[in-house]
Order: sequence, then structure tokens, then C-alpha cells
Amino acid sequence: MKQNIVTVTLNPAIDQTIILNGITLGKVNIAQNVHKSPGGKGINVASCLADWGLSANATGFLGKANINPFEILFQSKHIIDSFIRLEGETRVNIKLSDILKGETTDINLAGLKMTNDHFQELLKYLKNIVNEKSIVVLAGSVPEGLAADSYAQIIKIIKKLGAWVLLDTSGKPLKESLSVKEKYLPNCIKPNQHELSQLAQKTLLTQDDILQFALSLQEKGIENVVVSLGENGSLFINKKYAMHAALPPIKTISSVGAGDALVAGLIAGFHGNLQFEQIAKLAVAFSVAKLGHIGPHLPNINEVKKYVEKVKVTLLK
Ligand SMILES: Nc1ncnc2c1ncn2[C@@H]1O[C@H](COP(=O)(O)OP(=O)(O)O)[C@@H](O)[C@H]1O
Ligand SMILES: O=P(O)(O)OC[C@H]1O[C@](O)(COP(=O)(O)O)[C@@H](O)[C@@H]1O
Repeated sequence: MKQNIVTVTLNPAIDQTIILNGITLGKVNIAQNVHKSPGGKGINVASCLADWGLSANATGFLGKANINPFEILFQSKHIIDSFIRLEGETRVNIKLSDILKGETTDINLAGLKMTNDHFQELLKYLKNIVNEKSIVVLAGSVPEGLAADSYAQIIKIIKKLGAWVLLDTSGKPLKESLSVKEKYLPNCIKPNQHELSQLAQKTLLTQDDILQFALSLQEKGIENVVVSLGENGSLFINKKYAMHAALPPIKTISSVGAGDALVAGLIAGFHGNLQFEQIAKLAVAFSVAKLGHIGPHLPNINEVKKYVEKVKVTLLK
């Protein structure tokens, strides 16, 4: 039984969400409001898990100069803070939330530059704490200075230690992590439609295009392939099942972190040894419940459970 949950965020961010009543590019736009919240994929996962009552050990790299909001989040949600502190500032990512259209535009910056010494320090830490009872989430972009196969390197080490690994990344780091021997593949991946198309090197337009490519990845040896499709829900694929799960859209306050909330729901489900269909329902419920909040937060557990009951699942295999 897997027990301890570790999340790794190589490139965290403070998300600055600017609320606008419509955006016109090339013109002056007046903001309605602005919110700043500590984020980055693995941190968002740990934060949603905390709201569900599961404690995670969060690690990766943070800049010392603007660390306060992260430390406040970790303390308030009892997240174990194992971040390696670096000189300088963690990046600030801009999220333009157009409440008129219900659309969010993300402007993600590069972040702190890393060195191989930083990476080795992280590997050393992971070797110390990861074991056969660990569930490890590796999530987000790879910062400047680290090799594109950084996740592949981490996965090889922690799978040798017996960990179960979920990888949520895109582009070259995703490709590199899947171009390895079967025993070093992640146990689960969660690309969105765009990221899956990048991996496929062609635009996957229809649900069937997406399903066929996701099935081919599962057949290659990735036990669980989850594809998030925004307002169209998600596909969940393992050896036995392929299913589509979704909830009708709710009033979206911010879609930033919906993918991370989906990952948190997957982890909560796998950690609880739930049946695959229940895992899918929990993941979708987490992601939709998050839409009502700015930042990586879920409503209370009972409200999330109400969403779970409403998730519609369709078997595709
Ligand atoms: N407008 C929406 N209506 C209903 N569900 C949504 C909506 N936007 C996101 N979701 C849920 O959040 C999940 C993750 O969203 P998505 O945008 O695909 O992730 P990512 O942020 O990783 O691109 C979706 O699979 C879906 O369950
Ligand atoms: O690590 P990346 O890929 O640059 O993404 C970082 C951004 O993604 C987020 O984790 C949100 O991700 P999702 O909307 O995909 O769940 C933000 O908090 C952060 O600004």
C-alpha cells in the first residue's frame, strides 16, 4: 500500500491573476481586480490534496527573495516544506482572466536558472525520502539550465526505489520521459489535448483521434493515461478500461490549476486504492470544484463529494 505522497515542482510560480471585464489587445485595459497566489504544478497538487485531508511532502526549488506566500501556504495547509532555497526570485506568471468571455490567458515566464549542482541536491534528497511506499508527482516545466531529460533521470532513480510515479509535463521533457525502457516509464501521465498533440506530432482533433493515440501510449507500457479536455472533461485509460468522465461547466472564477486539481484527484484516488471508475470521478470532481476558486483550493470535502456523485462516466472500451 502506497503511503507517503511527494510532489516535485522544479519551476514554481507566483500566479498573478488579473480580472478583466473583457480584453482588447493593443488597447488600454482597466483591471477589475488582481490576486496573487503561490502556484506551480506540484505545489497546486499538494494544496488540493491538503484540502482533501492528505498531507504531501512538497519539494523542488524556490527563490528566497519572494518566498513568503509559499511558506504561508505550506504552514496554513500543513504541507511538508522540503523546497531547496535558491538566491533570487521565483517567477511571477501572469493570468488574464476575462470574466466577460469566461476565458483565461496564461503568460508563463522562464523562471530561475538552475545548475547541475541544484539538480544533484534534489536527486540526493529524493533518494533519501523515496521508497516503495511512495507516490511521487513530477509536475510542470523544466527550468532553464536543466536538461530536457531531467524528469527521465528522476523517474529512473525513483522507480528503482519502488515508487509509483505520475508525470505531468509537456514538450521535450515529456517526450524524453517516454523514450525509455518500459520499466522506467511513469505509471501515469496527464497531458491535455494540446500537449498530447505535441507528443503525437499531429493535431488530435476528435475524441477518437485522442483516444487512439492515448491507447497506443497505454499499450506501450504507461499503465494509466489521463487526457484532460478542458470543458469537455477527461479521458481515463488503463489496461482494462477506457472511459470518458465529465461534469457540466460551473461558473468559472479561474481555470488556472484545474489540471493540477485533476492530478490531485487522481492521486487521492490511487492513494485510497479506489476502483478506476471512482478514481476518474474523484479527479473530475476535484478539477471542477477548483474552478470556483482563484488559486489551488478546493471547497470542503462534502461539497467535493457532491460533485463526485454527479460525474457522468461513459465507457469507451
Ligand atoms: N469549463 C469547464 N467546464 C467543466 N470542466 C472543466 C472546465 N474547465 C476545466 N474543466 C475540468 O478540469 C480538467 C482540467 O482542465 P484542462 O484545462 O484540460 O487542464 P490543463 O489546465 O492541464 O490544461 C478537465 O479535464 C475538466 O475535468
Ligand atoms: O510549469 P509550467 O508548465 O510552466 O506551468 C506553471 C503554471 O501552471 C500552473 O501550475 C497551472 O497549471 P494548470 O492550469 O495546467 O493546472 C500555474 O500555477 C503555473 O503558473
